[in-house]
Amino acid sequence: MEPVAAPPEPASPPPPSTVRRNPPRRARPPPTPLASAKPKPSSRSSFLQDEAAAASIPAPPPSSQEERLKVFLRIRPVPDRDRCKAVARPMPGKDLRRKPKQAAGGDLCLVPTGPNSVALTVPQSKLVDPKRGRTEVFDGFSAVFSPDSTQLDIFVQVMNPLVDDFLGGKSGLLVAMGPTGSGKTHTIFGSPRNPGILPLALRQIFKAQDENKVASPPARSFSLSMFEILSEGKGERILDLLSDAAECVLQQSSIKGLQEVPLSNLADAESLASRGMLKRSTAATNANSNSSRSQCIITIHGVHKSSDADSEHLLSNAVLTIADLAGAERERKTGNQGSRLLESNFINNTSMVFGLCLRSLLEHQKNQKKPLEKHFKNSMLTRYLRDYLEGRKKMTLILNVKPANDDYLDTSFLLRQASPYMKIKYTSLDDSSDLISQKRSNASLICQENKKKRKVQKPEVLGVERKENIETDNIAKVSEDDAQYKFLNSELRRVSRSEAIMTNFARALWTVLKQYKHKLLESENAAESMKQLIRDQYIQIVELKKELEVLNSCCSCKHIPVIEDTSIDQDDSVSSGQAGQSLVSLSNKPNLGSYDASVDNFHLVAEEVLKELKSHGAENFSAPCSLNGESVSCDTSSISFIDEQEQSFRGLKAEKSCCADAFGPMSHTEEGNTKVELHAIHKKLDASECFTGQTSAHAGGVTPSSSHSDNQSNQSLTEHHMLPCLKTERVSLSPQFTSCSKKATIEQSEDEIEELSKIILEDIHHDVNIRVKHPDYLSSSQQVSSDTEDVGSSQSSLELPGMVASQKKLEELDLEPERCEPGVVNATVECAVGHSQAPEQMSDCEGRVPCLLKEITCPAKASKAPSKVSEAEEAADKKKEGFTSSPEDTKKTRRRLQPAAAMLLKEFPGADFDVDTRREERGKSSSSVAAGRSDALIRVLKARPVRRV
Ligand SMILES: Nc1ncnc2c1ncn2[C@@H]1O[C@H](COP(=O)(O)OP(=O)(O)OP(=O)(O)O)[C@@H](O)[C@H]1O
Repeated sequence: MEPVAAPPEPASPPPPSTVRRNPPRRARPPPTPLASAKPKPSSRSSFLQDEAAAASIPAPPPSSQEERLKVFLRIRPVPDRDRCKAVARPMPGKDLRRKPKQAAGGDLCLVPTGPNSVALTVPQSKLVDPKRGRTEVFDGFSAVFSPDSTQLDIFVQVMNPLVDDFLGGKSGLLVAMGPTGSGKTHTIFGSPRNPGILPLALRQIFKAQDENKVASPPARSFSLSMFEILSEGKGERILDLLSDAAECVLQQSSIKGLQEVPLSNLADAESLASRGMLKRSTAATNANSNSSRSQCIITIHGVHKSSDADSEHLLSNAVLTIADLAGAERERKTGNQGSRLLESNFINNTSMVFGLCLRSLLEHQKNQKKPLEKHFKNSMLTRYLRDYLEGRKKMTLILNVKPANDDYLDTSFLLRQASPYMKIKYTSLDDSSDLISQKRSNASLICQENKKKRKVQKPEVLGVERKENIETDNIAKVSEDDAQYKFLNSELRRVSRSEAIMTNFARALWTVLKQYKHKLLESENAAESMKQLIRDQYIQIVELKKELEVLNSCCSCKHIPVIEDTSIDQDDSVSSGQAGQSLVSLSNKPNLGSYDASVDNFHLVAEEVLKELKSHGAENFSAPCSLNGESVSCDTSSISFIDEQEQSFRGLKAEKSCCADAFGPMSHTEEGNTKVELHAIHKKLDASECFTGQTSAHAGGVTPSSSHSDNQSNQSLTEHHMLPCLKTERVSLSPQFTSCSKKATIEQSEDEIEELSKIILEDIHHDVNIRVKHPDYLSSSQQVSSDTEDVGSSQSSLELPGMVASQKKLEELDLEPERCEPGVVNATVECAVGHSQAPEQMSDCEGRVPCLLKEITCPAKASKAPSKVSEAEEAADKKKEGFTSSPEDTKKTRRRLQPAAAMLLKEFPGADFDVDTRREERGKSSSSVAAGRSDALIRVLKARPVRRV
């Protein structure tokens, strides 16, 4: 096709040079005439031939195999008044005689350049850049109808193919598009003088039907329906134009309530169409005095009355649809206000949605990956025409445009919008699309019926007639709401499921945390209890360490008893306590494992003794003594008495150790007594196993003192028994014993211990007897002791065993050895005898030296003892003078000792008598009290069970 150029008019000036923004489009081949494309009944062909000949239009070109969307362009002729206006406005410098033509041609922005193309020229008034091209050619239309085209020309080329398809059983759609006042309604309906496409189609249909009647019985019938879709600002409505029913309901692609008027003849059909057109909503605007305010749709249903059921079925679904769309309006041009403006919005929106649907179809056909957008949902028109807009049915477009410059924008917009639609192809036309559409429509009807039951109705407000329309609108809304409701429901279920999962997870986690917390608390409690246990154990360990340190200190103290024990005059309690502790420590030495038991038993004994002592008053126990940590009362008066005696002896014989020698046997005797008493105590304690062995060992320690050495016996006694008072007295009187006692052995058998104990007791009894029989025993003893004064105190002490032998000799010779403490021995024995107790029970007299000293202070025996001693001494001296032929030194000794012994004997009773009478009373009371305490102690020892470790 050649480029479109300005109409060659020699008289007119050359057209302005235009720059073509778009390349020239090749015109499509001329359309195949409808008659040649599809063989139709002869009646139809004759009708077209007649009409074509009458209209002098060429026959439509045959359709190609690749069918495309047909787009026709009809250019409306410029109205005469506009032409007059153009003539009335003379252009400066222009020839007025040419003005009409020039005005007509110059005021036109759109001119056909060919059968299928048009040239759109930008008006001078709207040209921004004069240098740029202002003419735009649109090619590819199915046909371009010039303003001079008639209605028949339009029908032949546009509508006749659709009618042929319809009569052949295929549905078709013709849509007239264009701005307001472009001649759409004129093209569709026409006028009585100049009928449009619809009347011509009816004529064609009825003409064919008439021809069929002649040839054969009528095999098909037709029905006509008309409705409009309009909007009054509250939504779209469907109005049936062929009946009095106000509104219809759009159900998918079908309209419920739409009356289909059967077409019996052409006259009735044309009359019906005319009435329907008259009922269409129209209004006057500045652009069109009779402007359509709604989308008008005319449907012609053809029913094939054939005996063949299949054929009837197919024909029954063939629909020929003609849509007269309301033209797009510009507010500035139409000047619409109020309801008109709302109608304009509705019209423009519907036109836009329609165009979007076709655009989407085109894009989808260009690129299958792009989804076919469902813009059809946005308006009733597009919903109704869904099958056409999705390419399943054939559709034809006829664009009505106004060529005037004032309509340039509307024309330009329409051409730019609709020209691409020519590329839409119909490659997959489905003949069964009607069946599918029908099924979908039926399903939709059922669905809508169900939804109606749930819809809220307002019969009080709305009338019965309007209620159905409202329900129809609500059905569409409900369907959309249902989809949204389903989506929200699914989302809600998903969220609820997620929430339930998270809740369960949180609960499980919480439970686990609680369990861990509980375990942690238990662990903390266990750790705390373990700490407490460790703390207690640590305390016990510390206590044990302290006791061990005490024991160690006591063990170390036993080697220095001289220093400590000599302090008896200063602090008797300390020395006694230390001695007691030493006793405990030494008693535990052989077997440290039995330490606790022995200590406990000893403590028990000490406690009982303490109680007994306290219960009998403290007057006799003025000085407290410490015994293994326990305070025990000791008769310090007796100790002080001994001290006084010792001092008096030392004062009289300070230069000699006779005092020590004299007191050594005395202390030995006292220790012997004490041993007996302690032995009795330990026998009482023998109830305890652990203490028995030790006690026996202690007793064993005494035995060698008699059998081997007095020093050893003293050491054994003092170190193993460690009776405080006895020890202190031994130390104070003869400290040499301690130095010699280190060599003593402590391991003795029990048998030996018993034997030695018996020997000791026999010695005591024997001494007593000798004492009674030989009053001069003391002097002889002093003499024996004085024989060894030169050797030293230690040697004199070592000679003590010899004293026993000398005593025995004296017994054989009916003589008594000299003893320093006849009164003590005598008193002690008498104390034991006086109480009618065994020697073991003599310990009941406190078993301590004070007790012995108390016995010494016994007035009756004390007064008797000195006289007996002096007499025995004198008798012994006499016998010795006459009997012994001892050397001179012996005499010297005797001479030296005799005054001392005499003085001692003199001093002893004197001292004894000098003692305050209270001491005598104390001695009596203490002996009686001691007897009582002894009984109590025995009872306690018997009653109390022995604790074992
Ligand atoms: N081809 C034509 N020949 C003669 N007159 C025409 C032609 N087309 C339109 N007209 C006239 O133009 C006027 C407007 O036409 P019409 O109403 O058909 O426009 P329209 O596109 O339908 O407008 P609207 O969209 O507003 O309904 C009418 O009076 C009509 O007679």
